[in-house]
Amino acid sequence: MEVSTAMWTAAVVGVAVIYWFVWVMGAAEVKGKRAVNLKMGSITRDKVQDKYKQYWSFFRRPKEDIAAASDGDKVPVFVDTFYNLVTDIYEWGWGQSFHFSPSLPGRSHREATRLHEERAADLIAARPGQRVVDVGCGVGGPMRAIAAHSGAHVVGITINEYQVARARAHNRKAGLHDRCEVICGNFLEMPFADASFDGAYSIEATCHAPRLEDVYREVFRVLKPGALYVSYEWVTTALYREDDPRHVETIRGIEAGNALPGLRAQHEVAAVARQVGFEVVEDRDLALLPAGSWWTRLKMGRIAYWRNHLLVSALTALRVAPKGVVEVHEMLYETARHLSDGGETGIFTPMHMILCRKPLVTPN
Ligand SMILES: C=C(CC[C@@H](C)[C@H]1CC[C@H]2C3=CC[C@H]4[C@H](C)[C@@H](O)CC[C@]4(C)[C@H]3CC[C@]12C)C(C)C
Ligand SMILES: C[S@@+](CC[C@H](N)C(=O)[O-])C[C@H]1O[C@@H](n2cnc3c(N)ncnc32)[C@H](O)[C@@H]1O
Repeated sequence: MEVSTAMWTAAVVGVAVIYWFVWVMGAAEVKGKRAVNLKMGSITRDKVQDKYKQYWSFFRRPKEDIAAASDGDKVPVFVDTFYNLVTDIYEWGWGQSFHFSPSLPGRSHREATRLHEERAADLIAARPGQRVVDVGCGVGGPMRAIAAHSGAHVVGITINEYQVARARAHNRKAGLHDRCEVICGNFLEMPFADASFDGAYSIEATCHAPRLEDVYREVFRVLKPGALYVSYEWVTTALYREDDPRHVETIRGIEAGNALPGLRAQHEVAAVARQVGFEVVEDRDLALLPAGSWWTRLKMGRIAYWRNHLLVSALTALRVAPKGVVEVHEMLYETARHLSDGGETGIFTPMHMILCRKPLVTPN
């Protein structure tokens, strides 16, 4: 073969490989978000690295420091920063539903995710004509699945403005914008009238609240008497030992990489629900056997993580992605390791389910 032919062949193969790497493999779970489109929410390009550093120095501290009265109030601000930094990476690498679900033999991740969401709708008996609130709605994956499955009107609330824009765009694209509304706000002080919803759910979101009672009290307030609320909670299980340094390292790693002001223990959840006035209808860990493990999806992705790491590094070097994305991606890689350790050892679950009812008559 002539030298020029060999060079042309190499060039064509090179371009094809890059195309496959960036455009085909670069769009992970769901069409629509590709590595070349990674933005960092509403943070301007030049501020990404600084914002990441501020985030990290806030959340890498022990939970006692974060929970201290003054810093507890700052949590929603840093949670907002966190979602500016991670929302596009989550969509690119995980999809439009920012939560885990038990794996189901013979079913795809996408189906398992949808069934876990529909289960929440069924638990609160959501139906057409009802108005349901999604507390901490992300970019609305669960909201769309629940509106489509139940026929209910869903109003989502998220602290992050960028997620509001993404969720609204997805709702429109899915043709569900007449039944899915999204509002930017703090779920610790919801901009909704008392007794204005027929049902409520939160999927892996209330773990961001410095005090669980504050968000449960708000949900209680906005629900009509007799209405149901279901929440999938991130908690440590009875297997967690505070005197085991490996357990502590895993839980601290989960907290720091997921903007959590401190994980609660499983047994605390029902007590908090009762404290704010709910009747607890059901309280159990959906991750327990015979459920398929939720963390296998994280572990199976090792090669994909490497590919993604190379991709974000290359895009940063080419200045397509802003400086700081590589650090954010590394933080997520680390947190994925801690999350799968937490799942495998059984010391952590992201799906402790609590189903509550607001009593028909609230005692004074
Ligand atoms: C409920 C929360 C988020 C849960 C999950 C949706 C996310 C937790 C960890 C995330 C990820 C970790 C590794 C990333 C990987 C390095 C990257 O290449 C592609 C995206 C990841 C897989 C990313 C996806 C979302 C998570 C699984 C918390 C915040 C309360
Ligand atoms: C892990 S995401 C889960 C999103 C969604 N439930 C899902 O499963 O796709 C957590 C969500 O909670 C929201 N959140 C966290 N703290 C909040 C607060 N104080 N007020 C409103 N939303 C908040 C985040 O903005 C994010 O949308």
